[in-house]
This record gives sequence, C-alpha cells and structure tokens, in this order.
Amino acid sequence: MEASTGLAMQSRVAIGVGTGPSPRRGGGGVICVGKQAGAYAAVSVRARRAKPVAPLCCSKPSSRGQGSLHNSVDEALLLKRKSEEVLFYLNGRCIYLVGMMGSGKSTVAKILAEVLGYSFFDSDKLVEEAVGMPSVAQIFKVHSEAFFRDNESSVLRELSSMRRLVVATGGGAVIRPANWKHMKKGLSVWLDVPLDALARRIAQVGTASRPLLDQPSSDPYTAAFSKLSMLAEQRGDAYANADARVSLEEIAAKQGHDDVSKLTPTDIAIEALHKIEDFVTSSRPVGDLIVDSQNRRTKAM
Ligand SMILES: Nc1ncnc2c1ncn2[C@@H]1O[C@H](COP(=O)(O)OP(=O)(O)O)[C@@H](O)[C@H]1O
Ligand SMILES: O=C(O)C1=C[C@@H](OP(=O)(O)O)[C@@H](O)[C@H](O)C1
Repeated sequence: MEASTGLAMQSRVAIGVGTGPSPRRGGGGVICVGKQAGAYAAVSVRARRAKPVAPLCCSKPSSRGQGSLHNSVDEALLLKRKSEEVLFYLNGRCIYLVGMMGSGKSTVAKILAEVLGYSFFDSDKLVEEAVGMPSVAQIFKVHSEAFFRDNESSVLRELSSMRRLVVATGGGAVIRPANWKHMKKGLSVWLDVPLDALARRIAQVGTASRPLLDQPSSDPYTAAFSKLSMLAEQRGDAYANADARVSLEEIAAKQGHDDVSKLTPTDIAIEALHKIEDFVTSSRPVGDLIVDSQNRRTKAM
C-alpha cells in the first residue's frame, strides 16, 4: 500500500448531515469517510445551506450593461422558474459540478443550491477539514497529490450516499473512475469554459490556492494558460463523462456574442438547469414522463 493511501485511510471526514435537520434544511451531523478504525482525525463539517446569492436579490448589476436591474430581475425569475421545474424531476438526487480549475464550479454550485433548496458542499473544503489542514496547497506540500486524491475519493464516496446536495468537486476529481461511480449516483454537470477565460480568471485571483498551477512566473496568465492546457490534454475526455455539459461558448453564442466573460454566474446556472432538465427528461422512460406531466397538471389545478 502506498504511504499516502495508508494516511488517507487514517483520515476521516464527518460531514454534517445526520444529527440535525435534513440537509435540505441545512442541518448537521456525522458521516465517516475513513473505513478503518484507528487514529481518525474526526472533523465535523456543517452542511451549508447556500447563502442567498446576489442575482436572486436582484441587486447585481448586469455585466451586459443594459437595463441592469431589469436583467437581474429577469434572470432571477428565469432561474426560479426553471429550478422549480427541474426540482420535480430531480427527486432529491445530488448534483455534482465538474470542470477545470476556475471554471466556476463553486460559484455556480452555490446559486443552484440556493435556488433548489439544496445544501452546498465544496469537496476541496471537505478534504481540508478531513485532513485537518487549512488549504489544499498545504496538503499537496506536506503530504502529496496522491494523498489528496485518496481523501477526495473518500469524500465523494460519502457524499454519494446523501441527497439534496450540490457539490462543487475539485477539478481533478474526474480522473479517477471510482469517483465517477460515486458521482453517477446523482447528476453530473460539466462546466466547459475556454482555457483562455480560465487563465484570465485564475491570473486575477492568483494561483496560491491551486498548487497544480502555482509556479513562479512573472506572467501569471501565461503560466496558468500553459499549465491548464497541459492538464486539459492529460484529462482528455474525462469531463465528457458528465451527464450534462454547459458550454460557455454556446451560451454566449445564444446571447449573440462570443465573449464568455460577459456571462454572469446566473446565466450559467440557468443553462445548467436547462441541461439537467434535458438529461433527466430524456433518460427516463417516456411512460414515466407522461404520468409526470399528468400529475403536474393535476397539481397545478
Ligand atoms: N461567470 C463568471 N465570470 C467571471 N468570473 C467568474 C465566473 N464564475 C466564477 N468566476 C470567478 O472565477 C474564480 C473561480 O471561480 P470558482 O467558482 O472558485 O471556480 P472553481 O470552483 O471551478 O475552481 C473566482 O474568482 C470566481 O469569482
Ligand atoms: O484540477 C485539479 O487537479 C485540482 C483542482 C482544485 O480544485 P478547483 O477546481 O476547485 O480549483 C483542487 O482540487 C486541487 O488543487 C487540484
């Protein structure tokens, strides 16, 4: 057994969902990630109900610069309406957001959790709490990437037994087939963002929290871009295993421009809900769908 695996087995994550109210209501509790008895570092992680996000408060000025309040209200209404429709089909299934570093998984996951009444989890944060270290960067440095990956897999396995969660996964979670086994218990959504936009975002916030990108360079954009390109190549089609793909280029094209930086997180969340709906409605037997739509009509009356 690799040393890192052994260490990973000694770590334990306790995720807040059992002792309190259900995750839907933002409760807390404990589940164990490490399967071995022994020197576990028990960590209690509260299920986070996502805080209300700006777009739903209609207070975020539109990046498109036209009728900003109106745009936000429209977006908020669209988001709400679509989430109600999707919620019906989800039936409590978890949503996993996958995508490269900086693709907006955490940002969009919080919006989806809020609007669906789900709990939000960030798998990187759960690993940090399980290991008892303040950052992924430190885990890589003190232990190793393999150690981090083992803990990431444990976290995903435990999350997969739960319901009504939106999980922002780490960008590399897609490389292990076992992680897909866990994520396939819910629905996975790939945020497909052009590398250039990713590098711009990451250069803006810095690379310190992302150890795979953190290399000394006078030009953070170029460093981030070249490393992201390499990772994208290595990961090949791994992201395409997701049940739904949200392409920022496609959303921008639908809006009549080619600048993905004009898209708000709410635009992306709305598209994610559409793609989830496409998936859940097309992957179910037609008979079920007919019964569903009859039920919905009855409920609406
Ligand atoms: N649609 C967007 N447009 C511009 N910047 C964004 C968008 N979504 C997220 N960001 C920014 O990009 C950075 C990475 O986002 P984050 O949600 O942390 O990505 P991930 O969880 O995939 O690593 C953050 O600084 C965030 O504010
Ligand atoms: O792509 C990757 O391999 C990684 C992505 C990071 O998560 P984010 O995608 O949230 O930055 C984090 O899990 C770790 O630094 C490794």
